[in-house]
Amino acid sequence: MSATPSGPADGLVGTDQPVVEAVQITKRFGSTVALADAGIVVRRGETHALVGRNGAGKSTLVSILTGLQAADDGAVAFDGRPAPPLGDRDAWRRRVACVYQKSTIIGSLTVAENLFLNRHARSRAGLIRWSRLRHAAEQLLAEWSVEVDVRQPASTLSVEQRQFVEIARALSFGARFIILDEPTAQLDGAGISRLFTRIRQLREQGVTFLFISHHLQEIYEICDQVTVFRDARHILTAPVAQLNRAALVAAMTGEDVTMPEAEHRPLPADAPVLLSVRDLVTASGAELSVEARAGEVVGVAGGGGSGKVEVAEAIVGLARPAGGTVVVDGRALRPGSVPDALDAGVGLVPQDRHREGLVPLLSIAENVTMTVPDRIGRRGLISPPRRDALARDTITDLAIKAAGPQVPVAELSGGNQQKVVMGRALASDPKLLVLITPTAGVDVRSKQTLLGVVEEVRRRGTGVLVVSDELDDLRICDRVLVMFQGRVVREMSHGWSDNELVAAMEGVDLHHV
Ligand SMILES: Nc1ncnc2c1ncn2[C@@H]1O[C@H](COP(=O)(O)OP(=O)(O)OP(=O)(O)O)[C@@H](O)[C@H]1O
Repeated sequence: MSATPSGPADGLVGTDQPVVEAVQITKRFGSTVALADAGIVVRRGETHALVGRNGAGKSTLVSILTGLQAADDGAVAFDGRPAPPLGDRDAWRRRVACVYQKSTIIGSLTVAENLFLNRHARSRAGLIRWSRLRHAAEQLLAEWSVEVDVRQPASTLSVEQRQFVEIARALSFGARFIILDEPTAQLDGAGISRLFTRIRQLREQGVTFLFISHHLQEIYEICDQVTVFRDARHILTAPVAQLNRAALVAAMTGEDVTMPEAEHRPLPADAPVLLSVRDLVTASGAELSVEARAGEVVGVAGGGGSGKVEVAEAIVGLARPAGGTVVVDGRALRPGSVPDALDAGVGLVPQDRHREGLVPLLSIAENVTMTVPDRIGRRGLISPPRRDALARDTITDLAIKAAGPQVPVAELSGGNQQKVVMGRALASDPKLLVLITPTAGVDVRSKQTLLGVVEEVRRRGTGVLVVSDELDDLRICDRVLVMFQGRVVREMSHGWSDNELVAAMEGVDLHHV
């Protein structure tokens, strides 16, 4: 194949047919029905949202729309023509691409190599023509206004740049239909606006998007149509403008959902201090001092680059701090040691469940009980019935959608995996719970469950530290420390307004403007 970007698929542009039409799709995994007679129609030029609770079947639909899996039943057509055979990857790539949350870019290769992987221009002797490759990559990125040096290793790209490079790569195969799977999950506010500007530009240039997100306000901002899936079924498709937020949530959940909020609840004067962080300095120079008492929920908020995640990771031992002390219930923690933090009574929900959270091939039961061997057996011998009983409680308490405790975590939807991480954090009855972006990728109803659990453990006297930029997460806090560029710039007590908090996270002081 040549290294020059090819045009749209097989002369398909210009028809009135939907870009994609999936009809009566059914997909089963063993006894789980992931899609039941579900479908979607996406028209040319629209930005179409696909929403639904965790486990509703969105990712399964994406895998069928991109030819990664075959449906058990039903049909997919692109521009009115039946989808290509599964094995013809090139034909699929000319029609559709998905940009996933997890990168499909190879970090050790340059951007140019990633763009034209296996499509290198070669000399007659079969040698790769590096200068041509680079030139083609530069041309491609220039065509779509992506400003990235194609010679840099892909590992040095920011999340935002990586997404743009993946979009350009999809376009270079000829696809004009792109699925974005939770594209804003790892972006800060400014990154999200740049992504939306890019989506609008590409739309003008004839690109159609299917946009998957749990952030409903984004759907109102960037999408024209919305399709809702619930329990493996298609519930509705409607213009976004005709569906208000309450109706959308009701379609997703089948009920009305209100998020928990902290009431004003003064702590008893004798509530012991469970967390005391003094003059903590991270490797990158972010600083924090904070205390949390028994029954208190303290938030640490901040946008991208605020240092909130770094300080949280230094507190729990995921990163080694450059200075300062962390004391949990009177015991000084060994810097940089997660086992020591767990041993001192910390329950942890880390930011990246793929990297630090779960072992995907192990069962829910094994993952939930991983850090509490003493609760499920004696002298190193694990009692499987006890382990399963504990896991069953977790499945019930957190409303995890799974057939039972033996299901491997890899088979759960993203939001349900996050609940397993929370289950594991709670399994040890922690004195202090540290939650880092705990509801990322979690649907509204599951968010309500997860945040509701925090309220319960707080009542039992656990101290909680919530590190997040999500207003829903922060609303359950008694007070919120706001970080900006590595420093705490504000402390907001109960009753803060969304505007005030967002402004503080952006580094704007509303009182002084
Ligand atoms: N490989 C698999 N094996 C077994 N079950 C699976 C597999 N993939 C998905 N499922 C099940 O199919 C159902 C639909 O899952 P899917 O991942 O499509 O949901 P989703 O809407 O994308 O959820 P989320 O928002 O959490 O990512 C879930 O019950 C899930 O557990």
